[in-house]
Amino acid sequence: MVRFEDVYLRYGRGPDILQRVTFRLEPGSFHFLVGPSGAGKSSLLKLLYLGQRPTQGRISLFGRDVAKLDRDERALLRRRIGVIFQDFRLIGHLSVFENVALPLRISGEPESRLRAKVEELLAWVGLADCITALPATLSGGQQQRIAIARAVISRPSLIVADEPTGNVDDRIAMRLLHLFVELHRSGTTVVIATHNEGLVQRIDKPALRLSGGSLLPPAEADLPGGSEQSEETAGQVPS
Ligand SMILES: Nc1ncnc2c1ncn2[C@@H]1O[C@H](COP(=O)(O)OP(=O)(O)OP(=O)(O)O)[C@@H](O)[C@H]1O
Repeated sequence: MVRFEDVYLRYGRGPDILQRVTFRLEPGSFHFLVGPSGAGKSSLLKLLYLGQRPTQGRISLFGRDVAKLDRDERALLRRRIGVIFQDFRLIGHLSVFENVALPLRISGEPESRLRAKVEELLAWVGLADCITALPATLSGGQQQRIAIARAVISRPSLIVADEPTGNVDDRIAMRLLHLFVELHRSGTTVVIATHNEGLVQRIDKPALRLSGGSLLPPAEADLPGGSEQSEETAGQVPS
């Protein structure tokens, strides 16, 4: 599904931000990406969702070497990836409904099906009562859930989330994380970057650890089954 081989990244003439990054993610897997602020988590995610090209090394996504893709192929591959940005990137003048509906409008989904899908997903993330609101009138946690709904509405094969629990308290953060666990259970590959180690330890999933732009070898606790905490369930993902 995802393969990084000896990947380096540098912005302009600056120093290497990522060095010798090599890892592999199997289809349907769930990984955290952890590391202190500035370790390079967002930069690695950018490479993953084709928002940036590596300076050196090879990246394969869905079995394709991304360096060999032309513009259209890149765009098609990008559509298979749902991204939740650290700053949400919601469209301020559009309602909650229209923000979430946007990817379906772009792909030409018929209006009747679109409405049903958006309403079902907004109910799943607990925003059924805010459909007509503008994002700015809602809390950080609610805006985060709009961003999650928008990222998953097209049923992407891969979901990439950058600090999706950054602006909420621990209780809401756990609820959000369980939404991702439910998506993963429905077959989606999930990668979540966070510097909140406390949360990572409460969800029994492996972690990729970045330090100073390099991946650390996996610790025992980062392997599947390494943590003994049980998972709550957030309810089944709408199909
Ligand atoms: N567009 C850019 N141009 C130049 N340098 C950048 C750019 N984006 C990030 N950097 C630098 O790359 C390094 C890693 O940043 P990055 O945002 O990837 O880390 P991070 O682990 O996600 O941090 P945080 O947890 O604070 O979001 C930092 O030193 C940052 O200043």
